[in-house]
Amino acid sequence: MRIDVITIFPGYLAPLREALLGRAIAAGLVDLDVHDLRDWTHDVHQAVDDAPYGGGPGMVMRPQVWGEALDAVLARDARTPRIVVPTPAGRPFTQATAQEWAGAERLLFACGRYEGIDQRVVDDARGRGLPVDEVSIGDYVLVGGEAAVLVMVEAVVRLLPGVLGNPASAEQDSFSDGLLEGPAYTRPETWRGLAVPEVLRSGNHAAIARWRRDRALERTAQRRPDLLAALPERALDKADRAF
Ligand SMILES: Nc1c(O)cccc1[N+](=O)[O-]
Repeated sequence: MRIDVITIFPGYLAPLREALLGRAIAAGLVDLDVHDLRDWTHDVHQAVDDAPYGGGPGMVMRPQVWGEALDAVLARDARTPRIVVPTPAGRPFTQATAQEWAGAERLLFACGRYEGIDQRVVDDARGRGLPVDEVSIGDYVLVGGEAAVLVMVEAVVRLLPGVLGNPASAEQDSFSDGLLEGPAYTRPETWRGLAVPEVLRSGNHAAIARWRRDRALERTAQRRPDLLAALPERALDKADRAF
C-alpha cells in the first residue's frame, strides 16, 4: 500500500515512521510519502489560506494551492488513490472503514487546517472521477486533520497482511465482531488484593470463551448500547440471548 499525506506540518506525521508502522514501512508493506503543501505556493509568504467568502471567522485553504498539490502528488504513482479528507463534517470513521480502506492500493490524505479546504477542491476531484471520502474520527474540534491521519493510518495499516505478528489479534479486537472487548488480565494472580477471575485460570477453554463473550456483551450493553442495537440478528447466538 502507498500512503501519501499532504499537510502544512510534515513533522506532525513523524510518528508514522515509529513502532508498528515504522516496521511495516521497513518491511516494504507500506510506502509512505509526506508532502509539504507549501511546496506548491508561489508567493514569498507561501500563503495557503485566505478570508472566507460571505465573511465569518477564520480562514479557508486556497483551492489553487491544493489543486496543484493534489495534481502533482497524484502523478507520482499510477495507482489511483482513495482521497481522504479528515473533517468534523465527515462521515464517521469506524473499524469497518479501516477494513474497507485496508483493501486499497493507495490512500492520499489531505490535511486541512483553519476553517477547512475550499469545497471546490473536493468537488473538482470527484468531478474527475476520483474517490473522495470526507471522514471524521469524532465529534470534537481539532486544529487540523493531522491527528486524525495518525489515527486512521494506524487503524488501517495494522490490518494489512504481515503487519501484525499474530493476525488472530486483529480478529479478536474490539469492534471486529461488533462488540467492545471485555477485561484482560495477566500475572500475578492477585495484585493489591484483587484476584484474576478464576475461570481464566481454569484451563476450560469453552468456559473461558463463554465468560469472555459475556463480559464483552455486558460491557457493550453498558457503554455502547448503540453497537449492540446495530448487530445483525445472526451475530448473537442462543447463549448470547440468554445473557
Ligand atoms: N474533528 C476534526 C476536526 O475538528 C478537524 C479535522 C478533522 C477532524 N476529524 O477527523 O474528526
